Amino acid sequence: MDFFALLPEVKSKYLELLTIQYKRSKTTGYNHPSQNIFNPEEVLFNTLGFSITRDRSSLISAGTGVFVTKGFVPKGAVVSMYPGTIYQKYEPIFFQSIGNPFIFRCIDGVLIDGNDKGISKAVYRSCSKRDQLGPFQMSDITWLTPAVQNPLAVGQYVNNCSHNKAANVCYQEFDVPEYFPIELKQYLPNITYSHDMPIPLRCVVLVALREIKQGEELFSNYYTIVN
Ligand SMILES: C[S@@+](CC[C@H](N)C(=O)[O-])C[C@H]1O[C@@H](n2cnc3c(N)ncnc32)[C@H](O)[C@@H]1O
Repeated sequence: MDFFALLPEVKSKYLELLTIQYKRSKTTGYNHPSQNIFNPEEVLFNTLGFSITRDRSSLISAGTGVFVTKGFVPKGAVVSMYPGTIYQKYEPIFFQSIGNPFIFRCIDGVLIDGNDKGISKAVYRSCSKRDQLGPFQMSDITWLTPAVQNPLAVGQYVNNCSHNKAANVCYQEFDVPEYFPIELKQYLPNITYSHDMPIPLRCVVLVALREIKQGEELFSNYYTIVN
């Protein structure tokens, strides 16, 4: 709603959404316009037909993993996103990398630090604030908090496949195109470390290799190289 007040041309794209919100506020008797009445998990399930969450891994001593909690994921669907700060291969990451198992290396050497604790968390927050345009968030920081806006942003918790747990997801890297809608940037869980040079934002999503049923844990292959 904040976006709509400041960018009326964006509002015209979402008239249907506004009508639904208006109808729901009438039935619930609550009509504060900026109140988010859509629960992100509900939106995910209603839109994509599944929801995911973090829980104790089915592998002994693998810590936390990511599970399909409701519905099923069809083959080829985007099932998760890898959140974090994006470092070009020449940018310093030494201190952030110490004891950090959440660093994803893209094929071209770009790194994503998906650690939601310590110095990594502070760096992500700092870069997000730096890039904010007035009230407009250019990235999602809620994956660092208990109240998430984008429930897909847990891909850094997906565990590696093993002998009896084959990979059911793979990584897909891409650069966000320049024409990506500004009002949706608040849901992208990635931010560039440095903004000296105008470079596209790198994102990594996890794609289902087969249908994944309710209750199944997601497993990727940490060492896959795609030529
Ligand atoms: C990117 S993190 C994944 C999230 C992690 N499970 C956690 O709880 O924070 C990678 C770490 O998870 C653990 N891990 C991932 N796959 C595993 C597996 N197949 N078996 C045992 N540990 C695993 C290892 O400790 C690895 O360094």
